[in-house]
Amino acid sequence: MTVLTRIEEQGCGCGTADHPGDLISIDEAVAQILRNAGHVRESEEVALAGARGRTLAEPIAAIAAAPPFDNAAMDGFALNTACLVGPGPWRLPVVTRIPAGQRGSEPLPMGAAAQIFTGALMPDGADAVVMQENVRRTENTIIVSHEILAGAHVRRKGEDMAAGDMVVPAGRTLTGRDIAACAAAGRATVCVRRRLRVALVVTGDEVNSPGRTLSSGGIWDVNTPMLSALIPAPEIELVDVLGFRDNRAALRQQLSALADEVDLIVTTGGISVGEEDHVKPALSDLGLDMVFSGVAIKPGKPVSYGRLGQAHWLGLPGNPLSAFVTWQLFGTVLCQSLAGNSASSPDRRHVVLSQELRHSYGRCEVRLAEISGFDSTGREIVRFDKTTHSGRVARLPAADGVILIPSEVEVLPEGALVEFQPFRD
Ligand SMILES: Nc1nc2c(c(=O)[nH]1)N[C@H]1C(S)=C(S)[C@@H](COP(=O)(O)OP(=O)(O)OC[C@H]3O[C@@H](n4cnc5c(N)ncnc54)[C@H](O)[C@@H]3O)O[C@H]1N2
Ligand code: MOO
Repeated sequence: MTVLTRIEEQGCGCGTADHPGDLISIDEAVAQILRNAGHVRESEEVALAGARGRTLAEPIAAIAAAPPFDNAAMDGFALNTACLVGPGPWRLPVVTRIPAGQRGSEPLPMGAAAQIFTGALMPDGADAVVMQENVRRTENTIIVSHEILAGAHVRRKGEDMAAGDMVVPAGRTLTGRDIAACAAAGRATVCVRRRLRVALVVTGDEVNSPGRTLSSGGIWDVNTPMLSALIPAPEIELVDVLGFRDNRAALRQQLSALADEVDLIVTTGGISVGEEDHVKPALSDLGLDMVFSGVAIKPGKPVSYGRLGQAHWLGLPGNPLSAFVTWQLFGTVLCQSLAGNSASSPDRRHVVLSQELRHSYGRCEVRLAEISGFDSTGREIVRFDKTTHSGRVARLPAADGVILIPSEVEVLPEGALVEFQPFRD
């Protein structure tokens, strides 16, 4: 496959194109979220074993050296290599036995060996371990027939961590790998940011809960199950899931109550320009401080973000694919930032197009794509849909993420590089 074009610009390119009205680019929207979303102040101490996915509020330093003492890396015999002089083989008496966990042992006399087990404390006077498979053993002696280097099969005190070494920085969302390092650093608990409190509000007179009989003019509610599944995480508690009718006064009352209870209100629907779109008017009545209202993105153009008192508001469009994509692009970044994660920028990489791509000049399009393999130089190849339909979700299960098609692009050849953002399930 020949690569013809490289897109040099970072981000989606929306910012450089003439898009309608006051719409901002995807990257500008992410930047505005990061500028406006501080993190929750409160923190709590939690057991290390239950801390996966929580965001570290304080750095973790090693309480003591790891390993805490010189110890054997193999089952075998500890000896001092200085006694292996002249031509071998060498016969050494086995004078003691040191299992792992034994507190200490007598110093090893020069010319003698100690039977030792993996993890056991090295005796003073020994500088190497020879594996049991590499000696001949008689009842109480061993015969060593090849040279042993000083330090062989010995794990040195502090070779993994010195006391006081920084092991995991603050602001990191803890993984199983971090937890392993914290445990080796001697920590039983860690100080993490408290969980975010999030409310989901799904609006629309036409939406029907799955499982009921579909009303005339009604559609199945996709956004409630979809976002109820996507939002919760170890650092995020979905405290309320509410369905509201398209009524400004009722919305005003409920949103006002929620703003006092949660850190973030996520709404879907009701944010476009129609007379039945009541979310923005209701929030405006309540004194919403709008940060942005609309992004030059397809799908998801009406996505909006603002502050309502102490709470944050993210307005996702009603169309389910638009809601899914805008949650992936903006909601995840907002939550990571609020949770105190210091690495909350989007996770993107360049991939190679499997075929020619066509796009209508205008908004930056985020089109469903799946990684289909690798080219001869090891770069990932993506297959992608021909078009984007904001109300269709049947293709979502096969998609691994989206490709970002810059607004000014009309055709890209097979082999061109484009940005790809993977979905977080
Ligand atoms: N005159 C204009 N009309 C529209 C514009 C525009 O710029 N001018 N923008 C269009 C775009 S783009 C989008 S996206 C939608 C977004 O509108 P809203 O966020 O106000 O969403 P609704 O109107 O409430 O719903 C849109 C669509 O999605 C369906 N929907 C809503 N909720 C659900 C749900 N929970 N599950 C499944 N489907 C849902 C709803 O029935 C509508 O079909 O506005 C365009 N209009
Ligand atoms: O921006 Mo809308 O989400 O295309 O349908």
